[in-house]
Formats: sequence, structure tokens, C-alpha cells
Amino acid sequence: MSPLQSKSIVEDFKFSHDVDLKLAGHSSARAEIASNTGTIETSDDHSHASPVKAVDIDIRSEFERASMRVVYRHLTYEVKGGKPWWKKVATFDWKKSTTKRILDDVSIRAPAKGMTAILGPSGSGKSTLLEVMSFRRNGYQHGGKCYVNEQEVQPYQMAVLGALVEQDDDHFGVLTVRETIAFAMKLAGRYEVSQLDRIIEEMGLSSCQNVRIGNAIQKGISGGQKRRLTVATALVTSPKILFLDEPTSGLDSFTSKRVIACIRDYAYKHDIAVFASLHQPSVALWEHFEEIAVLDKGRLVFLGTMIDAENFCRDNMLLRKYDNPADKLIEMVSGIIPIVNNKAPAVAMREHYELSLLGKEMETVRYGSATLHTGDLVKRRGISHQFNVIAVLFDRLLTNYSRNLLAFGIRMGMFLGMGAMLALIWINLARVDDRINDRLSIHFFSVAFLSFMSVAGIPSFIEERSVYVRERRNGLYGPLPFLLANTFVLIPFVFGCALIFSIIIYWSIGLHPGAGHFFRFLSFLFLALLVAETQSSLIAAIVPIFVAALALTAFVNGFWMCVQGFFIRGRSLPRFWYYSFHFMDYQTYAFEILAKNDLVGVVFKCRNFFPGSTTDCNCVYPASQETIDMYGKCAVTGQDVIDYLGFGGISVTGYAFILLGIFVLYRFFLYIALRYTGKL
Ligand SMILES: Nc1ncnc2c1ncn2[C@@H]1O[C@H](COP(=O)(O)OP(=O)(O)OP(=O)(O)O)[C@@H](O)[C@H]1O
Repeated sequence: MSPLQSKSIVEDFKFSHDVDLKLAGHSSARAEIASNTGTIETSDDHSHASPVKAVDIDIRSEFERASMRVVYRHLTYEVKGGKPWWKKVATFDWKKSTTKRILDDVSIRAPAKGMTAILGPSGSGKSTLLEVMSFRRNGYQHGGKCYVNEQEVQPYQMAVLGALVEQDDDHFGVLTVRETIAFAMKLAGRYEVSQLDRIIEEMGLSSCQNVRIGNAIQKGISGGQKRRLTVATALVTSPKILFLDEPTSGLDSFTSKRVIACIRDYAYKHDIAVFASLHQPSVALWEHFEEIAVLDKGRLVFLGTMIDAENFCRDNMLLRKYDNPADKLIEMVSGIIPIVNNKAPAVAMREHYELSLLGKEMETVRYGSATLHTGDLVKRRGISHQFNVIAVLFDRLLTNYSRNLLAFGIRMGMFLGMGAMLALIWINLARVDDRINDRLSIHFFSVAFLSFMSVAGIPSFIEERSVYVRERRNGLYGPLPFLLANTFVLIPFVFGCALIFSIIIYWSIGLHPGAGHFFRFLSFLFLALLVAETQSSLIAAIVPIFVAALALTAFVNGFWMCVQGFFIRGRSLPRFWYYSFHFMDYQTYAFEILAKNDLVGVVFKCRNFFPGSTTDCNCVYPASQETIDMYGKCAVTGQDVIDYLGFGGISVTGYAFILLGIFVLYRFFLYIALRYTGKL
């Protein structure tokens, strides 16, 4: 920012400060303003943002000195409206997309101390406002600016200053409350036992700190405790502005009051500005807030103290004994109260607000419609911090897997059960030609069915992903550390599953003897399962809804089974499928190499002699001249079978590279999906 721009902003703010000082009764603030101006270097060009670390330090030291003054000016948010492309194609409607305005010129501020409640009916834009205020929303168009202590805040600075707590309480169910907060602190690079104890105590979580959060199969902490835990995990970065989206949703009035009281006490003590959207606050909640903002269809119609709001209701004879002013405000903007002071209620409220001191201050100072860009909120930190994040994520995932019976125990058990079933049913497979198909079916089963079983990993991946989405939105880490940690946990887990299965079946069925052949079987099964797991995760990352991801993964795996060359020989497939998907299918390669590993080098006796002959056989697979010359007409070699099936031309190393390549490609797609999906 140029010195000139900086000066103009300071001058623009002089008026607002004079008013604020009168309101808040601060005598020393003017000196603070003068000393604060110009200390933070900001850049209008966000792509050339100054190093975050230096700014972090400046910003924090600024805010530690004085009570923060947070002001948002003229926030506007629009999204592309109209039909999605596929509906346009279906209806031959080629009209240009329109834009839909969701927030319309909203100016809002935080009081010098205390919390601001954002009220409005469903769909009025409360969540959007919080997301835009916290710079967590990408949209077609933003307009407006945020100032903290009179200095314009850039997106990367908001990543340091603000924390958004969304409606969902996404945590690992098997971790305790204490572990969850401790891991969050470690991810933020701010782990200190004293700090951890303080957050636990101040958020009222001491009594349940060693209790597991709970999941579908294990009851854990209560809903109110879970909400406070979610807030606590957002506090680990020591934010100076807290955005709470419906912090009381789904809670009874007593629990809601406890949650809000806890947050208010914490915010007071640590000088945090809090904006909280609320659906319908009870009278008990009302008293915990300092100011209230009311939204109507994306427009701010009221901003003021609770007393002002109550007086407005009283002046218009809307409050009877025991009535809750919050209910009346929502009834006015919802149309339940049709007319106030001979006007539409929203108009009457807005007029009342514009005539107030605060209204004049907020609405009269105008700026050009600058555009806010949401930057990458993941703080750019040093490489050692990134390694530390990967190690913490790995540690947390490992703890999750080791305790999570659903994610880990049952799945391992499944491989054990499948292995035992195969070993008992295919036991001691004879080396005769009419058992060659049974032998091939082992390899098909190992690759295709075990790959299919990767769907069982979808619920735990969806859980991991929702925690990742929340933490990423609060700038703790990005997709790469998450992907790497996930990969490092996946590899030993999948290897363990493949090992259990291979040990159980290999010798009991009587696959190709020799340690080399066993390890080759194990290695390629392991590679195929890694690809299958990644494929399931990829689908779940794109469609993070369990039932939908399950159905899609089942379909994709079913499709790969059809074109892999077991049910129909590869070269017998219709040309289109053969030259396209057959060669894209990881199962094709895994099945081929397992079959080759088992069959090549083995001679199978043919059992069906031609009628009347004792030397000439009707073998299931045709033998080559070389085989006939060596073993007579009643034998077929594994190589003959492989040649007949058309599995050839690729070396063992070649198969390894292909499968590894598919694995890396799928992981890359997973990275892309993690990067570009999830609300940002
Ligand atoms: N990305 C988007 N694309 C299209 N419409 C959107 C988008 N985001 C929000 N909206 C619309 O904007 C309006 C405000 O949504 P928002 O979720 O902010 O409301 P809300 O007041 O928080 O509602 P609730 O209390 O039910 O959570 C809704 O009509 C919603 O459908």
C-alpha cells in the first residue's frame, strides 16, 4: 500500500473513531490509532504478498497492545446464478448465466468488547456473511474491505487473525478431548502443555478431557461438549477474531447457554472479537451478546446494542411481557409481523438503524468498490514446519487406525476371513489341466475381490477428509501434508492386509513354490490393493457422501472386473473395450502378473484322454509343439496357458512400473481432488 493510500484510510477513519470513542468511552485509543497506523505493510497485489511470517508477528503484536477494532465495510458477495451447464444442454437453453447477489453492501463491526450476534431467517445469508468476513469463501464477486485497528486486512493476514467454526463438529471419534486439542495445537506449531491445560479449563472441558469423542459404535462426549471442543480446536491458533456459525444449533437451551457463556468468558479474557450467527437465540442467550446484526435477504437491516434492539421493539409496541426481542426481530424480517410503523418491517428497522449514531458511522463513510480476493489461507511456513505437520498428521492417523475397530480391525479381519475361506475351499489345488481355471480364479479373486473390499475404507476416509477440510479452512495445513500422511499410514496397513492374506492362502492352496514366487505374489497384490484403496479415496474425495461413494466405487470396480480379461479373454473383448479400458485397468496388469508368477514353469497333466487312446489327450488349453515334443500330448505348460490368454510382452519390472505408475497417478488425482473440492 502506498503511503498516500495509507494516509487516506487513516483520515477516513478519523470520523469513525471519534464516534466510536464517544460510544466506548476510550480516552487512550486516539493515541493508539496514531501509533498503529502504517506499521503493517500490506500490498494491494495479493499475488505478491509480503512474507507471511513477518506479517504474523507484526499483526499479533499490534493486537496484543490494544483492544481490537474490527470493521467490515460494504461487503458484497455474488455467485453465478442460472442453470448448470448440463441442465442447459438438456433444455436447449443457452441464455447467459446471471449473477445472484447473496450479500448486499453489508457493513458491520465488532464492539470494543463482547460478542456480536448475527440474526436472520434461514437463507438470509448469515453463514455466507461469516465465510466472507473470514475470507473463507471464493465467489464470483466480492466487494468490500476489512479493517482491523484502522488497517486494511489482507486474506493471508486473516489466516493468522481469524478462525471460523462451522456448524459441523468433525473430529476423530476415537481420540479423547485432550488429544484432539493437543493434535490441533501441534498442527498449528503452538503446542505447550500449560496452554493446552488453559484452553481445556477455560472452555469447560476439564471433566471430559480424557473421554473419547465417540462415534457410531461408541458413545462419547455430549453435544455441548463437542461444540466447545470444536471451538477449542479453533482457539489453538490464538485467533483475535472468531467467527461462529450457529454455535448452538442442535443444543437445548441450557447447553446453548453454557456454550455461549464459555465462549464469551474466553473472548473477554483474551480480547477476541466474536461474530456468531444464531437461528433463534433464547432470552438466556440474548444477554451474553453486546451487539446484534439482523440480515434480511443478504442486506443488513439492523446493527446496534441489545438494548437498542429491545427499545426498537418496545417503541413499536411489539414486546409483551415474557416476549423475547430476538423472536420479534426474526418475525419482522420473516414477514410474520407484516407492518411496523406503517412500513415494511425491514424498511422500518433499516431506517431506525441509519438514524442511530452507529448507523451514521457505519453507513456514511464510503470507499470505492475494491475487490477482496480470497487467497490461499494456508499459511506459508518453513519446510521444517511442513515436515512437523506431516509427522503430527501421521501420528494422529496412526492413533486413529490403531483404535478404530471399524477402520482397522474389521478390515484386517476381513482379509483374514477371506484368506481362510479361499484356503479351505481351494485347498491343495491339483496340478492338472482341468484345475487351471480354478487356479486363475484365485488370482482373479485376489485382485478383483480384495480390491472391491477397499470400499470398507470409505467411511474412515470421509471422516479424515472432513477433519482435513475444517483444518485446512482454518489455515493449519494444505492438501499435500494430508495426502502424504495418509499415504504413509495406508502403505503399512495395506501391506499388513496383503501379508495376512498371502500367508494364509499361498501354501494351503499350493501356488507356485519358492520364496521368490511368494514375495512376487505378495508384492503385486500389495500394489494392486494400494491402487484400489487410492481409487476409493479418490471417489470419496470427489463425492464425500458415503452411500454415493460406495455405489460409485462398486460400479467402477465392477467395470474394471469386466474388462480385465478374466471373464472374457482380453483379445476376445470387443475392440473398443480392449484398446481403451482394458489397458487402463490396473486389475489387468495385477491379474496377469499373478497368473504368470504362478503358472510359468509349471507343467500340468491333462486328464481327458481321447476315446480309445491312452497317449492322446483333449487338454483344456492347447499345448505348443515344444511342449508336445518335451512332455508328450498329455501335458500343457503354464507358458502355453499364458500364451493362449495373450498375457505377454511385459517383464516383471515392467508390471511393477505400470502398477506403481497407476498408483502415483491416482494419488496425484487424489491430491487434485483434495485441493479443489471441499468448501473454500
Ligand atoms: N455458492 C452458492 N451458490 C448459490 N447460492 C448460494 C451459494 N451460497 C449461498 N447461496 C444462497 O444464499 C442464500 C444464503 O445462504 P446462507 O447459507 O448464507 O444462509 P443462512 O442465513 O446461513 O441460512 P441457514 O440459517 O439456513 O443456515 C441461500 O439462499 C443460499 O441458497
